[in-house]
Amino acid sequence: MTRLLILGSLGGELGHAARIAAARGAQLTQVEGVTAALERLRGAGADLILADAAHDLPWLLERLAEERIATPLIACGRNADADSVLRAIRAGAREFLPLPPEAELIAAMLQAVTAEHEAPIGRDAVMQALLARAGQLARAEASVLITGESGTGKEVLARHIHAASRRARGPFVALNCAALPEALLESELFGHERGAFSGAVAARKGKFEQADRGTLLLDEIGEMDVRLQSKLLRAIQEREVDKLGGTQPVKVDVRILAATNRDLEAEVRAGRFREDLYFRLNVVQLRIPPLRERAGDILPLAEHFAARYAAANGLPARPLSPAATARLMAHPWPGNVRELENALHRAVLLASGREIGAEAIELGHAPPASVTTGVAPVAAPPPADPIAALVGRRMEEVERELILETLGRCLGNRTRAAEILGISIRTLRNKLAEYRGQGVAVPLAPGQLPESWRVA
Ligand SMILES: Nc1ncnc2c1ncn2[C@@H]1O[C@H](COP(=O)(O)OP(=O)(O)OP(=O)(O)O)[C@@H](O)[C@H]1O
Repeated sequence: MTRLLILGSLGGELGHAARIAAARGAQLTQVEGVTAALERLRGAGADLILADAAHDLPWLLERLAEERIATPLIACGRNADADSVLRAIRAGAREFLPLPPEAELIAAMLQAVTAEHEAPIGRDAVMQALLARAGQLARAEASVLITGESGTGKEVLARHIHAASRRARGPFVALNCAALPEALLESELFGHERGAFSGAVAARKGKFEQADRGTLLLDEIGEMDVRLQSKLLRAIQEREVDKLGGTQPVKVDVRILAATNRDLEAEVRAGRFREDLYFRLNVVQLRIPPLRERAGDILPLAEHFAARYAAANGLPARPLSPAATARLMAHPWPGNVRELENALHRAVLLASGREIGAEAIELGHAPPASVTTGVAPVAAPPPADPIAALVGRRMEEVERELILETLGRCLGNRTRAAEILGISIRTLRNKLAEYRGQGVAVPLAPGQLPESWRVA
């Protein structure tokens, strides 16, 4: 269940947005000021913030960055608030939601944040068997270890297990253990009291406490330092956590799911992973096969992503041409579903005819930096060098792709895309006009076409 934090009311219009979100299954909390919002985020946490742009959002966003609270914030307001919206976006708000809200926009937002109502797609027999097994396991309380190469859908499967479990009404909280250095990871997991270390400006709940009565996914568990592994084992066994700088252990009721793309057994043998923790986590193991071992999933996934990115960019839904289909089927997909998703996202933006043709399917790109974890997976092949992959291509073509990709990721927001690209908005507009002239689909600006909304 998505935990939505609403900041402010905007004369009831945010309340309307909240009701739409609640009808879609989100769990709501409303606060009146930025300080209260910060307190809430330090405590129970949230998955998404919808905030009235009239509040001091830059202040809040600055605190969140300082305290590494990664909850995305969406500024809401009437179009007339252009100045405060721009300020908020510059300060780090993800996007601007024009009010009064549209039900589809809210749905798209919630989905982009959590992908929660989306059951994993799996038509191949291997995947069907895996999903059936996951469904069975979901109702038990046992820990599940999900293994598979990078991008195979480990997090998607974990959410699916949570959604089908008795804890479905409780929170689903995910933590990437590879993303933080050890000391920070410890406070992220177990929380800290004010002043526990320099920079601990206020007390904060850890992910364990945030996931109370729900599910905690420990992603990339194989990257966790051995010392922290002991603390984790204790927390799991005793069902309580010791906050940094705290005096009393705190009771927690959490189901643990762990995911890794490493061979954990080999890590145990090499002395890098505690055997007792491995047995605790690995009560049941679900291995997601790489995409190349479940060819029956390639087309259903491709069609799903083509439809999703067309809708998100306000473009017509187009079928894949037979040649495009053949190209997709022939590719080995070293980056798995994530690579396929990126390829289809690009294809939707580049395709110009009535179908998505083979020429729009560009393969062999490294995944965009924002979706990699920065840690080289052991089981997966090394990622392609992004610069080397460009050699042999025309400058003009690479530039076009970069511009369209950036614009797509900014939900069609020209100002923001131009800022990121380091070009003037006039240059960007001229380029887009040029591309349109070449028959290339260009994402529309969100203000003009609200259905082009998407949270990147
Ligand atoms: N079966 C599926 N159905 C729909 N979408 C999927 C499926 N599997 C993966 N995806 C999509 O592919 C992308 C990668 O999935 P996910 O993040 O779950 O992979 P992962 O194995 O956890 O990757 P990593 O090891 O890099 O963390 C996501 O955008 C996800 O929505």
